[in-house]
Amino acid sequence: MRTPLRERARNSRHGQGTEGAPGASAPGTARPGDAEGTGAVGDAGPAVRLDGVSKVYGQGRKGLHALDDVTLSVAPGEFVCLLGASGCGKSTLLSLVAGLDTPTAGRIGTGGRKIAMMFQEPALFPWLTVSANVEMALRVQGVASRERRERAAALLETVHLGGFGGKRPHELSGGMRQRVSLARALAQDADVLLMDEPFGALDAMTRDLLHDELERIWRERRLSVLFVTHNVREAVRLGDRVVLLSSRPGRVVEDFPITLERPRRTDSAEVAEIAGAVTGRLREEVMRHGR
Ligand SMILES: Nc1ncnc2c1ncn2[C@@H]1O[C@H](COP(=O)(O)OP(=O)(O)OP(=O)(O)O)[C@@H](O)[C@H]1O
Repeated sequence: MRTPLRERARNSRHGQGTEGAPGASAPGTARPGDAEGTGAVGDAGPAVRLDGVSKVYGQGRKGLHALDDVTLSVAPGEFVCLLGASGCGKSTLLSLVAGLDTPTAGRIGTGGRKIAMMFQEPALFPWLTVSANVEMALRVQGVASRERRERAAALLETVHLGGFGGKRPHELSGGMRQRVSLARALAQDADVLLMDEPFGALDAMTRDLLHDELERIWRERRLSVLFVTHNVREAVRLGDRVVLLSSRPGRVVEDFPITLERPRRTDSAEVAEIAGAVTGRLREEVMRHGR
């Protein structure tokens, strides 16, 4: 299964996601991992790099090995999807890259790039308006109030929520709330977007629309994206690459380049064919570990 997929990927026309570098990196955003990572702010290296990263929760015999010797990189402007069985360490990997936790071994570097994270739950403040939720991300950066309002309005336009700034989160649909969450992530002016099953709770139609939105924004802003999902078709629909992790402890077992022309359709025969091959490999991996 693997060789034909790779062959096919080489022969098909290139997507445009790997072209170009992201915008200027913001200064003053160095994270602990950067000290040992890719070097100067905004350097030409990978946007995200993990070298031999392992993570053990707890200590001694009771220690739980979540990740084992993971080496992975995301190029500037690249969209990488991460797939793997439940509990294989995908969220752990994102939280390490975000600097929310530290690896037990190995190195993580982002070249000082600014990072934003998005989760399955939009986690909006219910008592604040949509606009104020987005402005919150600007407030913590010290942006003055008038500029905050203007930038929040522009970001809401970007995610096609112009005119909804005065609503409260409970007045919005799930898809709209995730758009607000995306606007809030974009307000952080990040170069790297880490996304942990952001559309996992949405219906297929809404997810489809948000795929289109995300793809447009990713291209316009030249973001580097590391996107965790359980949905193989979603991964193939969005990714320049689909990286498959083994069952716990998570290791990289396969890295599928996806070079189908964009925009892609989740329900297209091409996406289905590649998703079938990826699913086969994922199934092998899950069966090998009996879960
Ligand atoms: N803070 C923590 N302390 C102890 N164990 C943890 C912690 N966070 C995660 N784990 C464990 O590490 C393993 C990997 O968890 P993680 O959430 O990273 O997996 P995942 O691949 O994202 O799972 P899923 O696909 O189900 O969301 C799991 O066994 C989990 O129980």
